[in-house]
Parts: sequence; C-alpha cells; structure tokens
Amino acid sequence: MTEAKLVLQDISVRISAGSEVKTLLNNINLTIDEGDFVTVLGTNGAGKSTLFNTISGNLAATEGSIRIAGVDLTRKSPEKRAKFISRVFQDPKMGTAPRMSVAENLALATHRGERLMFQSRQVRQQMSRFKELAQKSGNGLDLALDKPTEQLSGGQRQALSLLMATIKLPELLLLDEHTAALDPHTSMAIMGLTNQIVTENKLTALMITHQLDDALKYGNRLIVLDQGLIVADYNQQEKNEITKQELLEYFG
Ligand SMILES: Nc1ncnc2c1ncn2[C@@H]1O[C@H](COP(=O)(O)OP(=O)(O)OP(=O)(O)O)[C@@H](O)[C@H]1O
Repeated sequence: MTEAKLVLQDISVRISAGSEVKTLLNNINLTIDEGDFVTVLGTNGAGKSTLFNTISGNLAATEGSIRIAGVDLTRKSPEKRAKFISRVFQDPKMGTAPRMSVAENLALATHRGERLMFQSRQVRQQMSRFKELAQKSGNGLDLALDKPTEQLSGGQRQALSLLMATIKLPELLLLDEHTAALDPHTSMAIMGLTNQIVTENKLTALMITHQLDDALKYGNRLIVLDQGLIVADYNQQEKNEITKQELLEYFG
C-alpha cells in the first residue's frame, strides 16, 4: 500500500494573546490520499488559513507532526517545504513578480523549491511550452507572455498563479480561496481551469472556499472546520448525498 500523501497527526496550534493562550487548531488528525481533491469549508475564523499556514510552515505547530509524501516536514522551514507544496492565494497579486513578464514568472516557477540563477535563455527555450500552457486559461494569457504581470487582469493573474503553482507538479496543492476576489464569471472559469489541472495531473489538493456550490461540485472529499476542529469529513458518496441546506447548518 502506498503511503498517504499528507498526514497530520495530533496537530495543535496555540498562541499567546496577552495573558491568554488561544487555541487555533485543536488536535487535528487528517490523512489525505494521493490524488484526493478535498474542499474545505468553515465559518470565518474557523482555522482554515491557520491549517494551510501550519502545513506550509508559515506557522509552527505547537504539537504534532506533519508528513508529506512520506517525509517528516514538522521541523522544516517554509522554504524547504516549498519543494513539496504549492499554494495559490486569494489575492491575485500574491505569488507573481509584478515587473517580470508572464513567461519569466513561469520560468521561475519551473524551479520552485530550488536555489536558482535566473537566465533569460531559459525563458526563450521554453516559450512554446509556456504558450501551450497559457492557452489552457482561455482568457488570453497566451497572448500576454511578454507582458509584465502587473498589467494582467485579475482572472489572467489567477490563471497564471495556478499555472505557476503546478508547472512543476507539487506533492500537495493548497488553494486558499483562490477565486474569492474574482467576479462570478471569472471565478467559474478559474474553477474550471483548476479542476482540469488537478484532475489531468492527478494532483493531491486542498481547497478552501466559501462557495458551497463549489465545495459540493469539485473534489472527492469535503471537510468542515469549526473552532480549530475538523467537525465533518464527507467522502465522495456522502458528498454526493449531502445538500447545500445541510451544509449551511455548519454556519449557524
Ligand atoms: N498569527 C495569529 N495570531 C493571532 N491570532 C491568529 C493568528 N492567525 C490566526 N489567528 C486567529 O485564529 C483564528 C482562525 O483564523 P483563520 O484565519 O485560520 O480562520 P479562517 O477559517 O481562515 O477564516 P476566514 O474564513 O475568515 O479566512 C481567528 O480567530 C484568527 O483571528
């Protein structure tokens, strides 16, 4: 049997807030198999971003361990974890270098988690691959390969962030409300692209969303967080059967 792609064991995150100690994650145990696409729901402040920050190493777990693809990353820095993990954020401006061109950003992303010297030769050599990838976005990104990313629309920039996060396939893809800042039409298009990239490459992914429809439509598993705890965990079949109304009950 192959080892699970992500194993969080007894993860707790506590921080001091004045004289009090606040528990952000409370003894989380979560195992995600290779190829699982898990949607993550929860009220504001439930601990969803904290969970991602703990996985990526931006926030240290007070207790517990984290393994990705069989490697214990508990004490590894975010930089070391970047070899395993890609993350796409809500803000289209995060994750891309604004003054660099789309093609230069893609070239940089092919080296995620490595030390590198940037060489413009690498960009020229990969131009046809970048064009082919960018065409998948369906929003003209392929015609903007030489443009600085600061000149892109929000949708183009999020498509670029997605392509950058997956051009070198990660062991784990973290999608942190990555369509929340987009208009409904663009959000739908980026969700379609996300689903295509995840399924075509059989990626293991976690996606935080506040869109119940997206949480139900995409992925093969759904978890719900509340006050730092995983309070529900639905497999594909259970996910098919649960209604939006039932999910709404988690939001009070
Ligand atoms: N570094 C920190 N220091 C202090 N409190 C924090 C820190 N990070 C998160 N929190 C608190 O932890 C709780 C969980 O926050 P988190 O951002 O993980 O929630 P969330 O589920 O992602 O919410 P949202 O849907 O609003 O993004 C909140 O009460 C938040 O204020």
